[in-house]
Amino acid sequence: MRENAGTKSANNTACLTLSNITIRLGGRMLIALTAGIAPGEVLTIMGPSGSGKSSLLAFVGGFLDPAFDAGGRVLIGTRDLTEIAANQRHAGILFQDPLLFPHLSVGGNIVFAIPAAVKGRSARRRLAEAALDEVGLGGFYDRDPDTLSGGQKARVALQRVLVSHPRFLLLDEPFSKLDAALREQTRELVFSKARSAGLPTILVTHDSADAEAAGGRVIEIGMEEQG
Ligand SMILES: Nc1ncnc2c1ncn2[C@@H]1O[C@H](COP(=O)(O)OP(=O)(O)OP(=O)(O)O)[C@@H](O)[C@H]1O
Repeated sequence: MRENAGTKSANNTACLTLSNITIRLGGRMLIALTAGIAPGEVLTIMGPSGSGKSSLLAFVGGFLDPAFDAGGRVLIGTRDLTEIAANQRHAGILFQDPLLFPHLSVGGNIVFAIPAAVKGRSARRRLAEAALDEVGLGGFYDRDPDTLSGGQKARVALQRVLVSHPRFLLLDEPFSKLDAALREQTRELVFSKARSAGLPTILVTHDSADAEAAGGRVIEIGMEEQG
């Protein structure tokens, strides 16, 4: 396996700052949070179903549904992202489902995410092949994503995010569909990549083993605290 082939983000020394974030739904306060997340740090958010964890990630990523009433600021370094469109925030997002494009090959999924500044088909292909190789999927470039196992899909989704050179990661239960052994392996891979790329990361999970493996602070949000 090659090391950091095309997926190591440059200049990721910026903190992600969540300043006085509030998210209300129908007048009810779901989230009230201030936190700073250092490069390579994973902040874990836990809480019961419906407590607003995914809504928090959506606010940070810039895609919160307007049905919510949200306030506060999101900064990466000194850059205020709050009014910036989702596709300009450079967030790397992983969901429960890897959401690979079924009409593209495995390699095509990765090439899709490589910044346009990388010119030339063969250069883009080489980067994608290297990114696959890096996670033990050398030779999978032309495969149909539907033929991959859950763990393999999760690794493709991770590399697709990393080749885009995100400034921070938002992880919404990305391990929850994997069986125990695979879950452990995949989360170690994700956290080690986040650390080595210096990416501030927010993890939403129901699983305390995920939180422990993340090794950072854990914030519990709960419906009982809201009024
Ligand atoms: N687009 C929307 N419009 C209105 N209400 C919504 C919308 N999306 C989510 N909600 C509601 O907002 C609340 C918070 O939802 P959210 O998905 O953020 O919770 P969660 O903590 O991530 O839950 P889970 O752990 O089940 O994923 C829930 O009551 C949900 O029904």
